[in-house]
Amino acid sequence: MTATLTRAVPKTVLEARNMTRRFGGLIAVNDVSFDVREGEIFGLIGPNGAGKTTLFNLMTGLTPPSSGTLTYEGRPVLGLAPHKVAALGMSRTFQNIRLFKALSALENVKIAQHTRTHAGLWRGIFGANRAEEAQVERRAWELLDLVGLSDRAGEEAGNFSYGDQRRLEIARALATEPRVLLLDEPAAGMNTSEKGGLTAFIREVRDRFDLTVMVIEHHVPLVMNLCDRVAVLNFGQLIAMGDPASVQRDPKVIEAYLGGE
Ligand SMILES: Nc1ncnc2c1ncn2[C@@H]1O[C@H](COP(=O)(O)OP(=O)(O)OP(=O)(O)O)[C@@H](O)[C@H]1O
Repeated sequence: MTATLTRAVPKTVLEARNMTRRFGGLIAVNDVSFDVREGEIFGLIGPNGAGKTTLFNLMTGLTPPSSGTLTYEGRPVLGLAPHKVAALGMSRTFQNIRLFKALSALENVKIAQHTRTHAGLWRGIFGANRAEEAQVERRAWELLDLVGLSDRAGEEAGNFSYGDQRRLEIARALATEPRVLLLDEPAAGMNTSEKGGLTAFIREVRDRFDLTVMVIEHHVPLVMNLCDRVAVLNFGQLIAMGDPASVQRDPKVIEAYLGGE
């Protein structure tokens, strides 16, 4: 008798294989391979200069790869222009916040909605028709509401605290209707109470928008609480990958961090 127990195996959405990026003699990302499963929160940690941001830059079209492949739901990603990566369904935030600081929070989110395609970007700059504009405005309010900033929609983004700027960045990233969200150090610059609320906030965003999330983060307690799996980079190489507790115990990881002190 064969008893079959079927358990839903989450689908792989991102498949990175042998991703490499050289800058002259320096190998910033060295032969990195990993899979990210649908719906998971996948952490990327490692000492300063380990190659984390370069990996995100490769994944989102900001830096061309030296070699390797990345597929998103089977479609090749590496080498595409950033707006094409966004149009595929992958959106990101930046370590150094990239908001239009002199524009209001609402305007920041409205502009982001137009960046899904080049044509959309031109419409964003030169104006869409009234019905489209009303739709864009409605959606921008919804997103601001979701990140808890709708009561400050008219304020200049540059006046916001770090925490609120990072929330606004996430609203902007969500404006392109991604399926994969890449967050580069979302807790950087946040105060303790802002950091405290971030885990629940990222989970809520993941659940509400049915997202897969990749997150680079230095704040170890946050990573350990938030992530389903964690990958560790050191000098461009992937030295460990697994659930947070086993990664934290891994001697190679301990040594990489202690060696970086
Ligand atoms: N455009 C570039 N030209 C030359 N070297 C670069 C470039 N971008 C990154 N690097 C180098 O690649 C290595 C990896 O940098 P990267 O910013 O990806 O690391 P990181 O893990 O994100 O670091 P941090 O945690 O400090 O942000 C570093 O040695 C960095 O100096």
